[in-house]
Amino acid sequence: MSASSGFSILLKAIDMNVGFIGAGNLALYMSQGLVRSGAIRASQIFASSPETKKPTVKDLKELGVRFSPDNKATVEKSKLLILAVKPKIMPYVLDELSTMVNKDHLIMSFAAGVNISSIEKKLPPDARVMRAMTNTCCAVKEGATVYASGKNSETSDGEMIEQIFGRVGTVEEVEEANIDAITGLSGSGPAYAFEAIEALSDGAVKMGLPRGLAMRLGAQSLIGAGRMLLETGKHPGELKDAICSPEGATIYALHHLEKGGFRSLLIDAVEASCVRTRELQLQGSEDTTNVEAIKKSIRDGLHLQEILENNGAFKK
Ligand SMILES: NC(=O)C1=CN([C@@H]2O[C@H](COP(=O)(O)OP(=O)(O)OC[C@H]3O[C@@H](n4cnc5c(N)ncnc54)[C@H](O)[C@@H]3O)[C@@H](O)[C@H]2O)C=CC1
Ligand SMILES: O=C(O)[C@@H]1CCC=N1
Repeated sequence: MSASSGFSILLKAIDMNVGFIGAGNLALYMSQGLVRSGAIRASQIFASSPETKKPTVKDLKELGVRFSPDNKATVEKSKLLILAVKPKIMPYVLDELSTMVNKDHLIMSFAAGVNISSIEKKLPPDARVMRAMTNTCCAVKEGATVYASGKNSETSDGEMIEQIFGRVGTVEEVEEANIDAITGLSGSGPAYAFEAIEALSDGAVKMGLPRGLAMRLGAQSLIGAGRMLLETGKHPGELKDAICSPEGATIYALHHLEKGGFRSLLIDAVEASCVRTRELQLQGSEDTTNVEAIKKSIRDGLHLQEILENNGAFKK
């Protein structure tokens, strides 16, 4: 499902209150996308965090989001509860929420690495839980959201999630086992792209372009390449070949990228983010026993859930 059809502006706002537990960057950028796309009115969005002085709180308030330092206020007002706190905070937030949520709430966690079963174990048995990953590009309706369903979530919950997040980018259901790798790819992905644009424009500035022009053209090149890949369905190698004129400029540049290990670096980056995501699950699980051995197992490719369950961890 995609927000890029150009028709989303004509769609009506979704009549449902959405609450963010955690009022940081994710809550802010997602709220901006939801409000600016017309998906949800700002007055229907609630957010809470104990840190009230952060710039993101100020920006959320300016957007019209209803902020409270008390999570209880967000829980009471919202039907969809989005968990947007750091993974290591999750055990404490879930302990707090367990006394407040009921089966009318849909609880959607975006916390990197924190798996569905560890969330469900801390909440009432009938809690409807989903785990998701997205990125900050939701703010400009170009987010990439995926979700996996918990044991009590219903088909209509998935439909509702697709309706909401389809207004701020693409959204699809995936196997939960894929979400750590997706975090390394599209959760972290915009950060790789921002670094690339900055570095490309450094090169252009070195060659004499003004910075603003360099950044605009660098950014548009990435947007255009992504759009072309999606719309043509062609392999990236084929699209790349069409730019490389024989003896021309581009193939000389690509040779430099190959020598510098460009593709290998990107593969390493996605892997590093994925492995780190699995380590973050450790922070979100309250399990502090044998941390170094567990980290080594994660690097060796085992999923933390399996390791901890084999050790009898995650028992409430
Ligand atoms: N920033 C991003 O691009 C993305 C972040 N995520 C996930 O979203 C979560 C939040 O990330 P960010 O927004 O980047 O972090 P952040 O540090 O900007 O925001 C975290 C917020 O949680 C609040 N908080 C701390 N303790 C709390 C408590 N007990 N109750 C309620 N709020 C509490 C903090 O005050 C802060 O407002 C993380 O788990 C991250 O993995 C997922 C996808 C993308
Ligand atoms: O850096 C992080 O941990 C989060 C998850 C994906 C993007 N930001």
